[in-house]
Amino acid sequence: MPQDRKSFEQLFAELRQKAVARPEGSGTVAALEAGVHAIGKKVVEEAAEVWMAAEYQSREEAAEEISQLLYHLQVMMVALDLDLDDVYRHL
Ligand SMILES: N=c1c2ncn([C@@H]3O[C@H](COP(=O)(O)OP(=O)(O)OP(=O)(O)O)[C@@H](O)[C@H]3O)c2ncn1[C@@H]1O[C@H](COP(=O)(O)O)[C@@H](O)[C@H]1O
Repeated sequence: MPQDRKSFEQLFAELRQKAVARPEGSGTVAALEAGVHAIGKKVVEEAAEVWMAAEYQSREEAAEEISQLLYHLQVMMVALDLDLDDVYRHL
């Protein structure tokens, strides 16, 4: 669970750095090693948790689930070697 407050851009920069440095004990490195299929399953799982939290839980719980979905989407971007601009230009 994240302890420090950070922006979407800051988190993405951190994840890209982890993908290069490959530090021991990083969940991101483990996810990258597990591959796109496993990352995709986490994206779908977290998306479902966002939906359930939005319908049945508190706003705060929904916000936490959304943060986790954003994290897993960023891991997928790193796995695919996409940068933020590749995504932003479709917004
Ligand atoms: N923001 C996140 C973040 N959000 C979600 N998660 C992961 O997503 C999982 C979602 O939690 P759930 O409780 O829904 O899932 P779970 O089923 O209990 O957990 P798992 O069985 O999947 O481990 C968490 O266990 C984390 O592994 C995150 N993992 C890392 N970060 C940040 O990413 C950065 C790099 O982290 P490391 O690569 O681990 O160093 C750091 O700044 C972290 O704070």
